[in-house]
Amino acid sequence: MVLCPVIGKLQHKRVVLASASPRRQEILSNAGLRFEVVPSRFKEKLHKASFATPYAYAVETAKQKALEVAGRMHQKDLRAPDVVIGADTIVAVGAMILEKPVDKQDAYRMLSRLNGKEHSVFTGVAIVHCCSKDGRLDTEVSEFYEETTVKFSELSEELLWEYINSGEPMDKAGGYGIQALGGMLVEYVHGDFLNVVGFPLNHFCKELARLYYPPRPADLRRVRHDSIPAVDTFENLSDSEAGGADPGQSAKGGRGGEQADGDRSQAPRALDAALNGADSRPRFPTGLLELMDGFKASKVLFTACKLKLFDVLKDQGPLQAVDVARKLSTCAGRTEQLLDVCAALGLLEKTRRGYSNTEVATLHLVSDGEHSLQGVAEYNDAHVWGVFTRLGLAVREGAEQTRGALGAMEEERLSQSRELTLQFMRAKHSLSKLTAHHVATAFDLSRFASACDLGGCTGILARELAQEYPRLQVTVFDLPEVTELSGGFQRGGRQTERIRFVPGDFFKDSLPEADLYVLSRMLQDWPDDKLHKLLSRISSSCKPGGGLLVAEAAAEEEGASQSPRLRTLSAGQPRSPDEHRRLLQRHGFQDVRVARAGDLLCVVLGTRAAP
Ligand SMILES: Cc1cn([C@H]2C[C@H](O)[C@@H](COP(=O)(O)OP(=O)(O)OP(=O)(O)O)O2)c(=O)[nH]c1=O
Repeated sequence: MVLCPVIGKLQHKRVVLASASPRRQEILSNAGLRFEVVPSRFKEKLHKASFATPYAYAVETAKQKALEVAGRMHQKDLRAPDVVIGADTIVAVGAMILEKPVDKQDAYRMLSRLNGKEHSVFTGVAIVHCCSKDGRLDTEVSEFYEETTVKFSELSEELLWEYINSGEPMDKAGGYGIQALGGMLVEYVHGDFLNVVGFPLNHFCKELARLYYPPRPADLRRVRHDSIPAVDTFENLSDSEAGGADPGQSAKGGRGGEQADGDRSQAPRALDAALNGADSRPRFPTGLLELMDGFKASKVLFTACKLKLFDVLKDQGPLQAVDVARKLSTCAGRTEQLLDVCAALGLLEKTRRGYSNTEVATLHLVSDGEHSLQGVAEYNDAHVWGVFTRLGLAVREGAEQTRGALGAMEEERLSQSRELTLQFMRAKHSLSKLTAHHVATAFDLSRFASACDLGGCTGILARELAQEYPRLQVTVFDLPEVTELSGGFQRGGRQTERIRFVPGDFFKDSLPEADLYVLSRMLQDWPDDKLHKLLSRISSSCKPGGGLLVAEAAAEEEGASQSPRLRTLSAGQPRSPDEHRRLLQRHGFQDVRVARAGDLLCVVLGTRAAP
């Protein structure tokens, strides 16, 4: 998203909005900013006459609001937030400043002044960067303002009073709310609409860009445009432009709106590049760096799952970090860090009331949830992590071990402990739950009386098939150590009567008889020799007219939204529909049809031709 790099700069910081204004909260959270709300207790009583301009008053009030919150939070927690944002909106008619009306008469006086005329709405904004040094609060303030011109129509007394009696004017500067009923009073607006509503989002983003991506000296020499970057150029800005600059440093001395305007002559690289044509420097490799750091995010997720963090928050959240630490018997400081990273990864929500699960965590990371993926996290942490740490060795020493995680998992589990087999089964069980219905319903399979799910593990797909096709008898064929443990995953229910588990190895033992053979997420994990061996065994067991149903990861060119990370779990590249068709045809299946199943899978059905 275009704004992400700028708003994202605040993602790993503790950001506080020092405002009770619901409009400001909405504007900022709609922009994707994560923040806590701590309304300021600063009384808006600065001496207006001592300010040269109305906007200087708004900027100073915004600054005092933010500093009050930073100071109070620092005193209370002995730790200030990283960034505090304060804002103040005023209406100005000439030199006269109108704030929120104190009563209806006051609202009437204000609205009468605005009636039929143009006025200015100023919002002053202060971004305060905080840090604690030797127990003392250190702040660096960056401030700016935005002006919007609004013109009211000629309004009758009756209409004014009707509006005042609606109650809307009371908590709004100038006594009106342009975003609601007050919009009917307005003839035109010049400038940023959101500025009138209480927060100049566009200018805020530009200010963040200025703070976090200051122009490099080389850029300053190439300056040729009197502007700061438009919002849509943020996409091209990157950390490389930050040049290691500390946002605080660039904010030092508290740049005022006018001072910030002065900086506008320093066009940053993105704009400069756009103006001057091609830039010889390479784009900043954000994706690559994310890839390099990806393992950290995975490990955070695994650790949170292992600690049962999401379970605790599900039952007792929202909770403050100290309470989470107490419940998990963990170190409070480190727990808070873990919670903050989880919040930054979108797994948790952080508010004043504490941390709570986001929707995705509630759905997939709570251990007893219907769609829980805890099993996958657990298995990846306990096993796949280890497999991948040996990847270098595997690549150097043998092709077999480089078949990708699932292949390696499959292989290793054969020789591993019962606990590992259980972990593997839990992982496969939860993944199959997500896809089983799609696989079972991708084609009408009602012509088959019996089916055999090869490597069917806990029988999730078998269950779905039995549920979907009331006549179908289903066999789950899997290794003895798997079928032995599969009982623990059964939920009972009528369709289980039509499901049986048969132990065996599909590479060695004869396959159970069936009209339809099913291979779900199997083929991609095997090297070619084993894949063809398996398909040829199925082909020999399948009667003419019988079927083979294959479900595999979908290939990207079919428009799959599958993430590269998921694909790397498999050995090979996903096959295209044509490749699937050829593969099944090669093993004696005809009328091969291909369908998409959900976001992840492609399902293929072939009919065994007469030999
Ligand atoms: C002109 C105008 C103002 N307003 C609002 C924005 C602000 O919330 C309010 C101006 O008062 P402010 O003092 O800027 O803000 P506030 O009191 O709501 O919150 P806090 O002091 O805690 O930050 O008026 C509208 O919602 N619509 C409008 O059209």
